[in-house]
Amino acid sequence: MDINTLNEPQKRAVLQTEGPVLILAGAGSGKTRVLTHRTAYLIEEKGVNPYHIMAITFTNKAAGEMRERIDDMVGYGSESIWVTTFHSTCVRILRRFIDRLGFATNFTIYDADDQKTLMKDLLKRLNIDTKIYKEKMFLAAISSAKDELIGPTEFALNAAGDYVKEKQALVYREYQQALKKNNALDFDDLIFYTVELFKTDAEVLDYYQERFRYIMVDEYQDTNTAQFELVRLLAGKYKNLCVVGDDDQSIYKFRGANIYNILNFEKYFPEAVVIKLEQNYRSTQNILDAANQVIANNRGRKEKRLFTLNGEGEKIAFHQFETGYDEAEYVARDITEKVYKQGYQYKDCAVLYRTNAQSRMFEEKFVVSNIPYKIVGGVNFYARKEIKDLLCYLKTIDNASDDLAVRRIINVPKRGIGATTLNRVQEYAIAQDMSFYNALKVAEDIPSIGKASAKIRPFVLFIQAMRSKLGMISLVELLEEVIETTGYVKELEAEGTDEAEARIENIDELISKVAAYEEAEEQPTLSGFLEEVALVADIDSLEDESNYVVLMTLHSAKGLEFSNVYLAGMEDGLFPSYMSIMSDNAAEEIEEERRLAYVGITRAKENLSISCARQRMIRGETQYNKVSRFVREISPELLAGAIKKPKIEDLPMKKAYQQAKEEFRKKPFAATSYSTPKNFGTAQKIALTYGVGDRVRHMKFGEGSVKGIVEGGRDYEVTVDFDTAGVKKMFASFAKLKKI
Ligand SMILES: Nc1ncnc2c1ncn2[C@@H]1O[C@H](COP(=O)(O)OP(=O)(O)OP(=O)(O)O)[C@@H](O)[C@H]1O
Ligand SMILES: [Mg+2]
Repeated sequence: MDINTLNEPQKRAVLQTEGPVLILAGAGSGKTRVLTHRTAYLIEEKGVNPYHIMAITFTNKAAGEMRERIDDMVGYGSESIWVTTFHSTCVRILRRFIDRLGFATNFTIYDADDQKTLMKDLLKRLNIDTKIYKEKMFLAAISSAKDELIGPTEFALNAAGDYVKEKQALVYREYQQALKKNNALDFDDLIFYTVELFKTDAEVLDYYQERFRYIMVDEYQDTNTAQFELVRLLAGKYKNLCVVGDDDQSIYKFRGANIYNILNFEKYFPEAVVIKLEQNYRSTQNILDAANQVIANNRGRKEKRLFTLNGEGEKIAFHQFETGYDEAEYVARDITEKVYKQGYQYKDCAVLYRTNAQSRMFEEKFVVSNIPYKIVGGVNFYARKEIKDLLCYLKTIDNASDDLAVRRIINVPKRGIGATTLNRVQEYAIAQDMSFYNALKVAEDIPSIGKASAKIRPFVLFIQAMRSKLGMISLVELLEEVIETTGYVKELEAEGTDEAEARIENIDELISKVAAYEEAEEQPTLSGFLEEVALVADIDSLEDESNYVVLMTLHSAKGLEFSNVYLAGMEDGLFPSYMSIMSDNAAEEIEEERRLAYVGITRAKENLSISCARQRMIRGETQYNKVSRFVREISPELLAGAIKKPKIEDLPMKKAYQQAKEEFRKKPFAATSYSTPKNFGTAQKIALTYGVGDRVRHMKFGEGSVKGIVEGGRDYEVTVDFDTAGVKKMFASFAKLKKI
């Protein structure tokens, strides 16, 4: 490692190996780089055993990149450094010691889908009306409680006297019990239980404190209370803790990230050395200026100065399009030009957007333009039906204590086992306090199911047979045998549709993934593979060696950098979202969105393109949006392309009117059959019978509350927060809202 590749404050941060260190600095200033160099320095210059070092970061992708950089620098012994995410750190610890908390160490990890299924079942069992109390609401409440390290008992104490909270407390308790019965943990549990383990078992804590004498945390601004507590406990003995972060990039408040962790750091560790980095090495001056101008609109932030020696660079391209399709077309063309005329590669380009749904249009245009691309997020590979089915087979073979997994596949492919039979098995399992799978095993003894047990028997025998082969055959062979015996692929082949074909390809991909796992691991096990899969965050679908454009949400882009960045859908209502604009604490929510904009802008090294559309279909509704306030916060000198007011001819109602006139002129004699186009007639402003705050009913969307009314020239624009359909903005004369 050459320390002279670092600037002065970076050097100081690397050399300060002992005691707590807080590095607070803006985007692209080399925070992550400091951490990798520090690791190399500890080993090479300080003679620290790699075994005693741990580096924690936020996404698997970031951990992978960090691992690579460390491997390059350190060489021998680097594999014993723990370079991981919070979640995988906890999985590793819990796999070893969770039996001390009464779980079996081969626990299953539930993803969001599993959680939902479990919650649905639970609410049904508790007779809770999901029309009034949504499962999402319970899951969110439970998740935030866990982030704050509040367990079911404490939650119940705090809830006393509050009807909804008391209900949540009941559900929380039952939910935890159901998880425990299935020997399963959800993602938040991973952190929660590790902290609990450390707090209740001095021996385990001491073991890990001794092991991890040097701890580093990247993206510290996004840690929540539970994660902070985890780090604080781990570093409690040696106090060699170095955290790096940027308060302007804190974008996970909705997941409980706690900005006070930065402020509290100095409180918990009063001896902490604080280091600031001020030189940005990533972006051009124009990009940096734009980022700074935007973030300057947030109040109560720590003012930071960032400079760059990278030169002014290109201006920021700005384009406002008519529709999302036009926008996608432009991005496709521009990328093609960058690749064919300017010598960039596809992987130098990234399209960033606020919501996953925006990816579809880009995908369509990229397919026709022959642009290789990869969508990060959206339908995660592991969330696809066929992959989940096969994984549930593997889970059942590995650990049939997961009822959800067993129930998912008991009839897939169809075995002619009826719903009534399954319900009876379930009832029996509950009555006997056994797992669903164990109940299947003794199906013959369940009096109410009669002959149906004959259909269950082969399934149980099959699982037992596969189990007995564990360790004898490779995992690939195991998976292939599952596919063969169940006839899963055969059934798809028989279907013969394109969709079935795509599913078979995905299954092939799963087999490759199992093979890759077996190759990489010294001691591959089925549990090990399932554990790895459970932790794959969306971002992991990125493979570095391939050359493709990356499409992802702004949240997933944190910590990454690209030569060319396209920020798409920069419209008020989309980004910042209506949810934030309409929220009760809009000021705060919009500040969080603005930090997200800052993250987006600062991903760009050389070229930044910002675009938006005047009209956009969102969940089947056309919305007419203004240019995002975040774009308007950038001074016009930095932008190539002006922000124009839309011309009146371009307005949708005017267009519709003209179209109607046109049609009328063409078919003068068909006038009787002429029907008014949808957007026609807005010139007549109707008198409103409702006001902000009123409850209203819409024919399609049902009931909701009026959140805002804006008087336009021709019509009122009404924003309604529908109980089920979410927030919609609509013209009063079309919406025909009725006050209720
Ligand atoms: N002293 C330096 N000399 C040369 N290049 C540097 C130096 N410091 C950082 N860089 C480069 O600048 C870029 C940004 O660095 P890095 O990703 O570490 O920044 P960061 O502060 O972690 O950014 P973010 O806040 O976005 O996570 C990287 O390409 C890195 O290699
Ligand atoms: Mg970083």
